[in-house]
Amino acid sequence: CRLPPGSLGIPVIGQTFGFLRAMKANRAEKWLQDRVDKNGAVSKLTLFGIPTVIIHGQAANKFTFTSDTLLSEQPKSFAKLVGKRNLLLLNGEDHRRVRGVIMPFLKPEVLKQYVGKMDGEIRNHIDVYWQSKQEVTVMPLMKILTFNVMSSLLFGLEPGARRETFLESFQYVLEGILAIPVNIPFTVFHRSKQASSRVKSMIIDLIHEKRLALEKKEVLPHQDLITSLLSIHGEGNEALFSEQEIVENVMLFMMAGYDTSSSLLTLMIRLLAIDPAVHAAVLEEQEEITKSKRSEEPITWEDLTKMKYTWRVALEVLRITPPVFGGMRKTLKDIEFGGYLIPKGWQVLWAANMTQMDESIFPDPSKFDPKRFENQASVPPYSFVAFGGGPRLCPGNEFARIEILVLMHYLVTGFTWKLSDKVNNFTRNPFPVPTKGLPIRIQRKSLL
Ligand code: HEM
Repeated sequence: CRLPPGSLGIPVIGQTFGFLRAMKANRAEKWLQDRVDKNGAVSKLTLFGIPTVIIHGQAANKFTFTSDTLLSEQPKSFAKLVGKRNLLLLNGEDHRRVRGVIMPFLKPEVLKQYVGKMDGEIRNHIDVYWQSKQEVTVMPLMKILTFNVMSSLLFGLEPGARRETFLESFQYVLEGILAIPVNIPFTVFHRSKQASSRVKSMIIDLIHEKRLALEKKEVLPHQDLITSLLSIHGEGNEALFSEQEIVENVMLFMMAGYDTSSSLLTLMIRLLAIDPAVHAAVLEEQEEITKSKRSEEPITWEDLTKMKYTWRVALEVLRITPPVFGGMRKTLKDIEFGGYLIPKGWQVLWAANMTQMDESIFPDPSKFDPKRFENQASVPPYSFVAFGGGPRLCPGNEFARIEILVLMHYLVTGFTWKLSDKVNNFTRNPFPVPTKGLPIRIQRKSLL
């Protein structure tokens, strides 16, 4: 087998800056497409210091997500800030074991019980940040909301000063993920590393409190994710998760759910402001639900199952603008794909858009059309990959679905909104960030 076509560019640097510039200008899809047009479906380049092969399409996605010769590859700073014992950095049997323990908590049957709590957090958010306002900036609010919802439901971290301190430190940790991982004073990474130590010690405090509460039988074993992980024991009654593993996975879940969910929520609010037909259809569906309820009665799991159209809109937003642009894997040994050799130690880059905007799979791909998801079975496997696929398929997708649907219910039934700014673009950092964070003018419906 021969190496794929394309140039590796200048050693180490290669095409990294061109790619990052394209991301920032929201042209990364075009940047990749230009390479495909020039070099064909499988090609090589250098990204972030390592020779990389870009592949796309259904077969390529299946290969990326399911081959056990490909390992999860993250920026070096991630392991330095979080550690190496979390789901994202584990592979093979270790990955299966940890995922097998965490997943039951995030399954619909369990999440069902938390819809009421989600409803409470979301109503509270709207009361505090939307109710009496004429203008709000969506992106920062969606981050606050997502953080609060995850803190409360997943980690049992209730509102108060501690939660605020946690959020502040957590944001510094995130800044370090894409920074150069050199720990010298006054650098972004240094500040991030210090914040990471604070976050870790706050999580350890939480673990100790929850362990005590469990021993005193003050909480149920499924109260939240931390309590669940503490409650799980092996056959010899030994704890299956060490304290360090719990800390790292709490950090990972927070990181993995934070920018992704808040960016999807922001993009949905933006879409509903600019597409009146979709807005009308979402509103109709949500008003039906309001009609079936007494006022102040919280949203239930049953209500969520009726929000089919609203969820299709979310899927279509995810198809056209996936919050996770793509990701990297690293080869464990020499492997072959599409007739080409990918040597050991090289990276493989998958990019969601390249398949999700393929007209042979999604005809007229730039058209926003939620009908595409009416019959989910008609969407070919590994062609809609906004949540990834295979053994690493996003474990938080159901959680995200509940947050999105409950929030959309209260926003469309309670408010109307318009974009404040004519400029309506976004950049990628790597998550989509709308211009100025998407300021909108809002009006409370009962006051209309
Ligand atoms: C709209 C929201 C979300 C999107 C678009 C999204 C997208 C993704 C994608 C594409 C992957 C796969 C990455 C890869 O294979 O390289 C992934 C993995 C992951 N997601 Fe999500 N995610 C979302 C929300 C969440 C939430 C709310 C949580 C936590 C509750 C979460 C936790 C995770 C974790 C822990 C992984 C790693 C799984 C593993 O390696 O086994 N995500 N997500």
